[in-house]
Amino acid sequence: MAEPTTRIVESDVLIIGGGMSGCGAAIEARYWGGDDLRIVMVDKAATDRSGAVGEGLSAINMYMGGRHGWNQPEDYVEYVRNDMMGISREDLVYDIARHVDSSVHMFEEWGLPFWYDDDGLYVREGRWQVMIHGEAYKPIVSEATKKAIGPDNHYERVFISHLFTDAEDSNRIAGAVGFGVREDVIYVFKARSVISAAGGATALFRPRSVGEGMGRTWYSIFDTGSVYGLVIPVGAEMTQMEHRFVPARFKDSYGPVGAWSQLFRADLANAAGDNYFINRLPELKKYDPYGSAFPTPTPLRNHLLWTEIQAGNGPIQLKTPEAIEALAAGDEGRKREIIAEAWEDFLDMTISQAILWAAHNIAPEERPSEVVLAEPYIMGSHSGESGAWVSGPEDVAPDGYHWGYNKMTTVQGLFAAGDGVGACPHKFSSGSFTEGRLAGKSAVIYASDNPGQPKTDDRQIEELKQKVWAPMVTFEENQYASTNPDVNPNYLLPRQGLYRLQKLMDEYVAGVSAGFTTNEATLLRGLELLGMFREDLEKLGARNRHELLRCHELIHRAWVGEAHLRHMLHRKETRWPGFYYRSDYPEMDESNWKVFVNSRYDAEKGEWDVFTRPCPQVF
Ligand SMILES: Cc1cc2nc3c(=O)[nH]c(=O)nc-3n(C[C@H](O)[C@H](O)[C@H](O)COP(=O)(O)OP(=O)(O)OC[C@H]3O[C@@H](n4cnc5c(N)ncnc54)[C@H](O)[C@@H]3O)c2cc1C
Repeated sequence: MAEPTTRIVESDVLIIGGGMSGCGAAIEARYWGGDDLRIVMVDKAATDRSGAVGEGLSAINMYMGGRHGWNQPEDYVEYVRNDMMGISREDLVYDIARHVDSSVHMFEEWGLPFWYDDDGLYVREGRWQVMIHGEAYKPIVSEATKKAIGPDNHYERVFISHLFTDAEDSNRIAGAVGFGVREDVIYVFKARSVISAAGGATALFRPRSVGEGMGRTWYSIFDTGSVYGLVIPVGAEMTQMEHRFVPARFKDSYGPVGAWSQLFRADLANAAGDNYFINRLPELKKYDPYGSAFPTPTPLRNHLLWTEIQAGNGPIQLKTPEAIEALAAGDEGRKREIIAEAWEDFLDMTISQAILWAAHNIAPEERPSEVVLAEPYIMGSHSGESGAWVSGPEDVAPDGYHWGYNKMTTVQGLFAAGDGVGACPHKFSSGSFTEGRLAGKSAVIYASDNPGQPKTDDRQIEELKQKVWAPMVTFEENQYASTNPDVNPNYLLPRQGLYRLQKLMDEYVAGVSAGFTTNEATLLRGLELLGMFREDLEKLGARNRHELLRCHELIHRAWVGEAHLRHMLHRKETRWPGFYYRSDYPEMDESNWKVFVNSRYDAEKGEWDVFTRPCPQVF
């Protein structure tokens, strides 16, 4: 085993994650910080193709169209409030909505190709979405970011595993530790302010795609829970970690259904060809005011789909041939265009869907496609709202929800953006980039207001460095205790650990095989098993740096899993049927539980505190 060398990097603002929010943060921080501050951005992969936009997208999902009078930011707040069934930080949502259009116009300036109609306006997929030819969306955003911060401040293929705090103030951030995934180097990044922008959590639950389909997933494979696994251990308050997103997607390839349902207006039907959604709509009355609202909130749409499958009326299929016929209205040229657009939707965004269509002999104009509920994902930028509890903007934050710097967590100098910010969902790519910009500006202000470098504790950093490399050492020391390195009494390989965590989350924490259902006794048993699992994580072994990366991703996922479970245990209601059901509290309880569930981990005591905070309506 090679001994790693240590590289120390001094910075003023450190951005962890070079995805949409990280790029937004870097560009804005550089703009406001100028040459006076050193802005450093670190990604565990290659920024050009990393993160949830790495494989491209076919639409920008958050755009107000303010210059055309299409929507106002307040309209967006109302939309998000309804989709989250009452619970969102309206100040945070509004803050992004009032700035997001400028980000979208920046993408256009940088060369992102949009779809235009005959009047030269963006083609709208739905009320908030505009269509793009987005295969190269991420390289375009990445190029602008790299230009802004310069090559010396851009670290790729460096995985950040831990944050560290000021030697004299454990509630002030001081930097981060990580390692090179392609070189034997441990990095120590010292910083006055840090922005956590490392994406949501994929593959926490046993996926539907197992065996030959292993690795196929809806949300980004780059997003392995770091955005939570980094900030929880240093004591950042978290919010809505019980929330999750269960996407209804094309079966087995996770192809998104947005363009099909909104642009092409395709309907879902059960095995008999009936529109179960319309037939079952009256069942949603009991979730009023959300059940009768338009559009129907995402979890309630899922709930109807799930109920229909449970009733034995599946498979549920998206009627693509009928949608194409209706749109083409007998015009063969238009029909060919629509078919090309349908393929492009996936070739721009989820190539595996196009491959699956080809492999299954599906021409969307001839055969419908099956839709199912995928496994849960923990995230804060799409239709999920898990993340850190951050300060709101001074002018609109409710009393007590602004503490000095917009987007700062409860740890001084530690900011969050994108999937990392809780209770502020439906940001998508453009909103995440915008939230990153807002966090970048605030982090610069914080760094300027606090010019002295935080004090670092060499012993703390030494301990972290040992933790980073520990799986390599464990393997090195124990590898000859068995003849087959896959089976060893003294260590656990990361893949084995991942299977164990996914099984636990699936069975005890309302995954697919548990019918998205759990109760207190099941969660408590899950917590017990998770405690044992976390003890065993001390024995992770890595045969090489790639497995070392997988080990630390797994450790971050375990933090996310525990936070998710503890929050679910705390919320005694079923607020989002279709995302998960508490069989012991099967109803939505608007009078007691229209509140945020928050938590804080105390590292010194090794204890969690889970509590609620009020959820005021601001607009
Ligand atoms: C299939 C799919 C379809 C989508 N469809 C749309 C759509 O049509 N329209 C739309 O607007 N949005 C869409 N989105 C959502 C959008 O992509 C996300 O909301 C957005 O990218 C989130 O931004 P983020 O910065 O939080 O995370 P990401 O953009 O995912 O970035 C996270 C970054 O952090 C890095 N990272 C992770 N861990 C570490 C670590 N420990 N150390 C260093 N770096 C780390 C990753 O490599 C990655 O670059 C879609 C997403 C997916 C996956």
